[in-house]
Amino acid sequence: MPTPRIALTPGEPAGIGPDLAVRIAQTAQRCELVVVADPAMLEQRARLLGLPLTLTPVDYDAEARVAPPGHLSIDTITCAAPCAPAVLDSANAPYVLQTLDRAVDLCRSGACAAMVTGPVHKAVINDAGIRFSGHTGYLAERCASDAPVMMLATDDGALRVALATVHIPLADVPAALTRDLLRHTLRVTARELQHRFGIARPRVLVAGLNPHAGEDGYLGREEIDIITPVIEAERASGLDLIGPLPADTLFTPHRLQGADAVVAMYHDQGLPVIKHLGFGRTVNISLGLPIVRTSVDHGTALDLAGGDHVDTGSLQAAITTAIRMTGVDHGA
Ligand SMILES: NC(=O)C1=CN([C@@H]2O[C@H](COP(=O)(O)OP(=O)(O)OC[C@H]3O[C@@H](n4cnc5c(N)ncnc54)[C@H](O)[C@@H]3O)[C@@H](O)[C@H]2O)C=CC1
Ligand SMILES: NCC(=O)COP(=O)(O)O
Repeated sequence: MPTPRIALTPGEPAGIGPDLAVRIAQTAQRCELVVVADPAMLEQRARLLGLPLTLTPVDYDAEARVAPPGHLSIDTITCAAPCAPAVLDSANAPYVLQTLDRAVDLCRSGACAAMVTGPVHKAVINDAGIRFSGHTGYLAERCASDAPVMMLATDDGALRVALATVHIPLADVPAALTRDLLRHTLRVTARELQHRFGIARPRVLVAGLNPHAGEDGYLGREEIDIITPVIEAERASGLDLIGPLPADTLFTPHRLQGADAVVAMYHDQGLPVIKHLGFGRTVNISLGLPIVRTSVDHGTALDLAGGDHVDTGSLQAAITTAIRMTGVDHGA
């Protein structure tokens, strides 16, 4: 396989994204990493960390090449305001989104094979007056794709969790959980596990929404009215689905045996489990986009920015997964 060129967006400049970029540059990669960011901001963070960093403008006309340690290719987008670790400034929100726009364009034009994103701070982007609930929805809009599916996966594939609903208030989940949404989530998850992960017939466990999967309707009706009918219909069309399963026992090793993924009904039903198992080596993957996008499993960790305790494990896993996905993609 030729060396892939991968766009890396460090995300919120006050967070640990710049630290991650500087630190990952110190280790050998199997791709050319093109950091889409402000070079002065990255150099400032490298100085603070006492790490070497040489940024070379990317040459998209040349073959992709692996950079030596301490080096990264750069595609320059400039911050609007000066930045310091842990000091959020909504003036830089447009900069953060511009880096994402650029990375999407690079992937769509074929200049990069995939994009890997560092963490953004959702609130500071909203503070700037820009409605933003996360990369997944934003990137889908940029790619004109509807209803992407967020899936987190440990780097060894031991657990994969896709979400039916994502960044909405918990109180809004039941109304958002429609038959159409669940059908779409199951189909996209199964299809992408086939095309992007090479799993011929993925087995997917589907969680219920209510305690004990509704206890025959005595603890909630979503299982009877929404989840079971969709599972039965999709099973009849060939998907390998098991559920609705009570979420409290779905994640036991016995249940997970032979399963390729879990579809959870909401963010905090699925993500605490996978983060408990593999925080720091888990990858966030956007399914249903025309481009490959992976991301870290953590947020901006303002408390650690510019310090010595930033773990690059999840970023490394996101890069490795992106490379693997670009090799496995048979045209999803
Ligand atoms: N991919 C993304 O863009 C994500 C963005 N976020 C955003 O990040 C912001 C902060 O979110 P929080 O809930 O506080 O989660 P967080 O992941 O930033 O922090 C949670 C805890 O994990 C630690 N931590 C996080 N990353 C670490 C790393 N690489 N190495 C060592 N320790 C690490 C932090 O110090 C903190 O104790 C929010 O605005 C949230 O929306 C959260 C998750 C993903
Ligand atoms: N909880 C996952 C998260 O916040 C990252 O979401 P996204 O930015 O990848 O959409």
